Amino acid sequence: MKIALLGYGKMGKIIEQIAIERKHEIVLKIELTNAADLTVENLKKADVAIDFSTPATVLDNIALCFEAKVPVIVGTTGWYGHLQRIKDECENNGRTLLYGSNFSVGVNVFFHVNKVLAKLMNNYPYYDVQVEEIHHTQKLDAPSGTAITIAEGIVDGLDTKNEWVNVLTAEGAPAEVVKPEQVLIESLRIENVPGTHTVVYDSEIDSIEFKHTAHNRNGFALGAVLAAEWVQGKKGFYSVKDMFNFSL
Ligand SMILES: NC(=O)C1=CN([C@@H]2O[C@H](COP(=O)(O)OP(=O)(O)OC[C@H]3O[C@@H](n4cnc5c(N)ncnc54)[C@H](OP(=O)(O)O)[C@@H]3O)[C@@H](O)[C@H]2O)C=CC1
Ligand SMILES: O=C(O)C1=N[C@H](C(=O)O)C[C@H](O)C1
Repeated sequence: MKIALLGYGKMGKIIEQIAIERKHEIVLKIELTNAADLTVENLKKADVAIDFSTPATVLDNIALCFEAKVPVIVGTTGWYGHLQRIKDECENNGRTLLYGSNFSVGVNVFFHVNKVLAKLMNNYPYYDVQVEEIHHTQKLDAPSGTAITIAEGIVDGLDTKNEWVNVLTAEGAPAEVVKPEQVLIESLRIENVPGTHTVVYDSEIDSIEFKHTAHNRNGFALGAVLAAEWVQGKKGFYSVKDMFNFSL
């Protein structure tokens, strides 16, 4: 496959390595300094685009991919308020987009089990739940896209919760007071952390902690390349969940 990389930062560079190992060819690499090369004409040279750029640039990049009629895999987070519009555009105009807040297998297993756990915990209302996420200090968005997906899974499954709220906090800060119907997402920024997510169910008696720790970015990058392979020949709007089959 010929791949256009939209965003050539921490993720873009690892995706390039994995794509080459899997015998793909990188035909376009876009970062801030050569953003003028991101044209419909150049995009048409690719079979697929993979966007790991910034919350500020991702929507323009998606629009260009749609104009070039190139399927696009979107790993960039921090734009999910626009999801419905992008989904409609995709479906109304026959475009192809697959997005995911997290492309790693481990986190997608975590998403699935998190939903099952939330449903189970309806039987034990004396536990309250909270989500914690830790990322490196260069991260532009808070909460992480992954934490949003986790919190949405809890809101879907747990009858007592109907929305999430976010607090970007310093290590050791006092716990925030939230409304009983809200899921608190606590965001911490610590140097060099690739991504750690924990769901905590807490009661007076005990705590249950469910945690995913990324040791590096390789799982995210491999998942994005697998998504680019998976989407070939498909049309429409997909999430990374469509790529995995977790039925037992
Ligand atoms: N879904 C998932 O599994 C994962 C998602 N992410 C998300 O991916 C995104 C990128 O993460 P990361 O690689 O760590 O971030 P980086 O800051 O390392 O990289 C972002 C890149 O985007 C480039 N850029 C700036 N403007 C444009 C533009 N107009 N078009 C294309 N690229 C542009 C930057 O260029 P320059 O360096 O010149 O400024 C940089 O190369 C984030 O939103 C992050 O949350 C991250 C990991 C996993
Ligand atoms: O910015 C990052 O680094 C990451 N972003 C994604 C997110 O916002 O969830 C995925 C991963 O946790 C790393």
